[in-house]
Amino acid sequence: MRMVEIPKEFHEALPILQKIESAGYEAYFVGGSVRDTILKRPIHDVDIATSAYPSEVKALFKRTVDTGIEHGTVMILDHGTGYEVTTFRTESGYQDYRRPDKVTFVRSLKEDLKRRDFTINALALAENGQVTDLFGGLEDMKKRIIRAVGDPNERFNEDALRMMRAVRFASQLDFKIEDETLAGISKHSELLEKIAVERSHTEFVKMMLGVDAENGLNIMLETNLYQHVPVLGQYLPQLQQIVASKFELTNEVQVWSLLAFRFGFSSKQISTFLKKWKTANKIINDVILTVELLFAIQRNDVTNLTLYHVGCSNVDNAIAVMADHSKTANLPERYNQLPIKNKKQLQITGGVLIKKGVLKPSPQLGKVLDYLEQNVVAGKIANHQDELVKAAVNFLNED
Ligand SMILES: Nc1ccn([C@@H]2O[C@H](COP(=O)(O)OP(=O)(O)OP(=O)(O)O)[C@@H](O)[C@H]2O)c(=O)n1
Ligand SMILES: [Mg+2]
Repeated sequence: MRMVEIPKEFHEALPILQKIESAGYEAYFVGGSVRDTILKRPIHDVDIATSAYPSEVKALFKRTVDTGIEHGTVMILDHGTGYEVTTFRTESGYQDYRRPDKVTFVRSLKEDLKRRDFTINALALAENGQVTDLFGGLEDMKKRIIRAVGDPNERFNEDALRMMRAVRFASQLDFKIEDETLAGISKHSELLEKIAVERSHTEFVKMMLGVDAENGLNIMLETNLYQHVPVLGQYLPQLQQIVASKFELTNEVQVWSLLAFRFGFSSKQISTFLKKWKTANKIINDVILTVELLFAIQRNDVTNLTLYHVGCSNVDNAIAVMADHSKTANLPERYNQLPIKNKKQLQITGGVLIKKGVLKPSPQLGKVLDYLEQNVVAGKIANHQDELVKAAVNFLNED
C-alpha cells in the first residue's frame, strides 16, 4: 500500500528521515502512529525506526539526547519538538516476562517488525508513503482483528503486558481478538502478575474508556486476566453485571467510581482498593466523593450540602456513572442553583467577624464559619454580610 498523502503530524519529522536516508541508511515511521493514521484516528507520538546504529544517528544531527541509548533510542531535537529514533533491534532473554535480557541492534527492518506485539502495530511507513506490511497488518485492520505477530505464546512471554494491550486495543478500536491470540491470553493470564501495577493500570483505564469497554472487560473475565490484577478477582458477579450494563465513561475518576460503586465500597475500602492499583491521591479523593454522591442518588437522598461538598466535576462524574438517568436528570440544575459553590463565595470571613466584634480570634471561629457556610448552602441563611453577622451572633448566643 502506498499512502498518497503523509498526514501533517509526520511533516515536521520528514527531514529526519530524509537525512538518515541520504546517509545511506533506512528510516521509517513505526508503531501506533502508523496504525492510527491508517485507521484515521488521531495520532499522538510519532516514533521512527532506523537501520543506523545509535552512534551513527548521533553523528548525523547537531542536537541529540540519549533518552534510551541502551535500547537504541536517541531523541533528535534538530527538527520540531523532538523525535525519538530507535535503531532496528531484536530482543532475547525475557526471563522476567517484561523486558529483554539482551537487545541486539540489527540492520533489517523485518527483524525489527518481527519482535513487535500485534500485526496492526508492525507496520512501517516510509518517507515516500510506502507502507511495509510483512505480517498481514493491513488485512487484519480491514477485518478488524488484533492478532499477535507470529506465535502469541512467545509474544506474551516476552512482555506479559501485551495481554492487557490486546484487550485495550479491542476496546479502543472496537476490534476482535483473533482466536489463537485469545487462547494465548487465557493460557498465560497469570503472567500479568509479573508486570508492574502502574503499567497494567494505564492499560486498564484506557480499556475502560474505549468505545467497546463492555467487550474489553468481558474479555478480561473470559481469559481470567481479571484474576491477576489487584482486587477485581474477588468481584466476579459484580463485574459480570457491569459487563451486561451499558456504560460510557470519559475519565479515570469515572472508571474507578463505577467499579467502587458496584462493589459497594465504603470510603475506606475505596482508598485500600485504589492504593493497590497505585492510583494518584487526587483521583482517589475524587472517586470517594463521586461514590458518596452515587449512593445518595441511589437512596434518593441527595441534599444540597452533598452536591456542594462533592463539587461540580464530581457531580458530572456521578451522572456519567449512574446508569439510571431518570435519577440524575435534575442534578446539573440543582447544582447550578446552589447559593454558593465554594467557601470563597461566602460573603463573610473570620476577619470581618472579629472586626465587627462578634467574637475574638479563637478555635470557635472555625465552627461559626462552618455553621454559616452549611446554612447558606442549605438556603437557610441569605448570603449577605449583615444576615451572616446576625446569624453568627444568634449562633453564639444559643451555644
Ligand atoms: N509491549 C509492547 C509495547 C510496544 N510494542 C511496539 O512498540 C510500538 C509503540 O509502543 P507504544 O507507544 O507503547 O504503543 P502504541 O502501539 O504506539 O499505542 P499508543 O497509541 O497507546 O501509543 C507498538 O506499536 C508496538 O509495535 C510492542 O511490540 N510491545
Ligand atoms: Mg505510541
